[in-house]
Amino acid sequence: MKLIEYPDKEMMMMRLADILASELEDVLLTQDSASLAVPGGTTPGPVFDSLCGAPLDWSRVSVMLTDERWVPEGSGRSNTRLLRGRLLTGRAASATLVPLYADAEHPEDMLDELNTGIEKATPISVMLLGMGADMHTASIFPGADNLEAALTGDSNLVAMRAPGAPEPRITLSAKVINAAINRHIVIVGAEKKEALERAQTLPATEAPVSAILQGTTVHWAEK
Ligand SMILES: O=C1O[C@H](COP(=O)(O)O)[C@@H](O)[C@H](O)[C@H]1O
Repeated sequence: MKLIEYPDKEMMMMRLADILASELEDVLLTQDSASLAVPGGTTPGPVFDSLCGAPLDWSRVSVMLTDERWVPEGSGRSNTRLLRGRLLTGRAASATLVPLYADAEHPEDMLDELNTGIEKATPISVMLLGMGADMHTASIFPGADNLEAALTGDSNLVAMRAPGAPEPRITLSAKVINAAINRHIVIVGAEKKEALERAQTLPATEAPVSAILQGTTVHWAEK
């Protein structure tokens, strides 16, 4: 793992957007298409605001979430809503969204259908992940019902229910995350930096993020 510390959050978000854009550009120089996976939650919005203006051939880019809360897009908790509003706009509006949500009661009902999109986009060219202070990444939570399957199983997508998550989730597995060609985590604040340090001393069952740290660049700013 490589840690890059930034003097402030604003600078980090802009620099990170440049790094992701340049990695996508490199892939598009040699391949017909590229794929980008991004987190939801409260942290990545400012990265999206910069990245959506990058001068790339976005029509050749597939964009997906690392994980989704099983709520309709009308919900303020929908990561897809964030993605559409702040990343799939401007120049990036011509990118193709690979969905991680479909209208069904349970994520398990749609796993096979949603997996067809993921399969076409893997290995993912560029992946940005978030991390919670509880050391979850994507929606791979400590104490989750399908934690073992997400950490060590062969599926691309796993449905999850966890004590720390108010609704069911769907998440990319550690297998898909670790296969990504370029991998980054973005975190803000002292609490998350301490959690990251702690995660490196714990097994993945207690600190799921530790399963995907090898080869990952972590971008951190205190505030
Ligand atoms: O619920 C989620 O949490 C993590 C971390 O979110 P943050 O609000 O602490 O930045 C996020 O990476 C994940 O995509 C999201 O579904």
